[in-house]
Amino acid sequence: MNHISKQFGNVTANKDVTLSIKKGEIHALLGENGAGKSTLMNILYGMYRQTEGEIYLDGKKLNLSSPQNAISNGIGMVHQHFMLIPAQSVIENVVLGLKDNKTVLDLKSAAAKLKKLAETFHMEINPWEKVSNLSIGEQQRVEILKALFRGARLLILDEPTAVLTPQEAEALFDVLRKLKIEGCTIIFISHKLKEIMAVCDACTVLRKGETIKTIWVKDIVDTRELAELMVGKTVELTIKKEKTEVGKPVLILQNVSYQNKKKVQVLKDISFQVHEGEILGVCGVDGNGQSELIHCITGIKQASKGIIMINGTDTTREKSRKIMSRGVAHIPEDRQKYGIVQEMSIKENMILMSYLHKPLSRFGFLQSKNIENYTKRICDEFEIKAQNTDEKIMNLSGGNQQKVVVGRELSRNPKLLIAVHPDRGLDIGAAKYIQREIINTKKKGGGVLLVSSELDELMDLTDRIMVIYHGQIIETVSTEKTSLKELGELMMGIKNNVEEKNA
Ligand SMILES: Nc1ncnc2c1ncn2[C@@H]1O[C@H](COP(=O)(O)OP(=O)(O)OP(=O)(O)O)[C@@H](O)[C@H]1O
Repeated sequence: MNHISKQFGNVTANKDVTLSIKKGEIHALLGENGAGKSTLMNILYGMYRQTEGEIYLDGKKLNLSSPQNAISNGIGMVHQHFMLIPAQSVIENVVLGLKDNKTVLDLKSAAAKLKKLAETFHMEINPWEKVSNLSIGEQQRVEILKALFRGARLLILDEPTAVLTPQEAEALFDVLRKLKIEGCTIIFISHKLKEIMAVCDACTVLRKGETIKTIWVKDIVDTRELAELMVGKTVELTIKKEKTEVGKPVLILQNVSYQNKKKVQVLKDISFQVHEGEILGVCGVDGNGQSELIHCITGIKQASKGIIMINGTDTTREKSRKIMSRGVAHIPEDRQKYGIVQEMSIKENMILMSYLHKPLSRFGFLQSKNIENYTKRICDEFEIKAQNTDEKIMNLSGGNQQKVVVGRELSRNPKLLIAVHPDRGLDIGAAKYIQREIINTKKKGGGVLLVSSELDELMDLTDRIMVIYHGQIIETVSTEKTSLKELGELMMGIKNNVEEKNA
């Protein structure tokens, strides 16, 4: 990509960017939130047209007018925000728009082909499952398979591991290495510096829309060097965990079970407490009931059995808004679905939970000046990069959208914070900032329930860690006394012989 520039109105997303990638290379794109990585890749995928510059693939100049055009040139892309149709099955989504679709679709043989492809890359997927029934991790897998199914030779992955468990991420890296051996080229956007070091050959760093440097990964000394290249200054990567006084319980679950629409018992007899001044972690392989557990606590779903108490009140049958008004903040797993309203402005999104309260509203009238000041303060504090507070949230980069959700929720000084993958999609500087803010919530006397697939993060932040496996809490360990190895074994159901007990 030669001298690429892209303007969105007054915003310069890319400025004279040059990116050169060799065939068979796994090449990382790194940069702070809003640095212009997704825009550059959307240009390469034909979704946006560059304002200036040229693109060459195998020496041939490309004039990309649409994603179809890019796909026919062997370019595939997996986006941060999935592009799947929820009401359709996996296989319907995969074949959608393919040129060789006959009048009558031969879904059966396409499904068999997909299954084989999935097995080759160790990805478990049921081609006939409806996409709306899939977890985020599974939807991500469908997206990757969809691109591979279309014969992508140059595969662009926009933060592919943000939604994967560490085990799934490892499996994905094996896939990428296999693809590389077969001559595929991969562009890999990631904020996870360790991953870049583990899987990529080279790394191009973008800052404020411009190329800063391309380096060979083997020449990088450590992750700190990468972080500093990205931000342009020293980044504080250490987190200080502080001991706090543990108070009364803010969240109590007693024998909570949940049965889904298909009558599957997804949560079984769950009991635990989160106290003031404590961070309780939840770890487990994705799809073991974490989402349903959080949905039951936050009122998105209703528990089939058991009692949920928040700050001494029985909230088992309460609706989300009521629960949130009880001093509960929620950073959801799926911000697109439960965190933001895409069509609304930053300002409107920022006050979604508090527009009825003083000083944002008085005598039933919104106080626009106060709302503006409130939003600006949070944007400054969380370094949300936007033109102004009236900008539609859908125009922000993924990481900046996440910062809006996190900033909004943490600014409500919650008594109970429920945080699910809070730093997903955030650059390392922002992630560390938010981790410190979560510790601050506990220091101020709040209780935190933290769901994360990053074991390092759980070890850094929590006081205790609860392991969920097949919808049950199989063990709760003190963070001080556990190890990554023990957690890994518990997550897989190896320790405690959970499999045998269940049998
Ligand atoms: N459709 C759009 N309209 C207006 N501005 C946009 C649009 N898409 C992106 N931008 C702006 O362009 C800049 C670069 O955004 P981009 O999504 O490329 O960043 P990024 O490096 O991928 O960030 P992240 O790590 O948070 O995903 C941001 O300031 C963003 O607000």
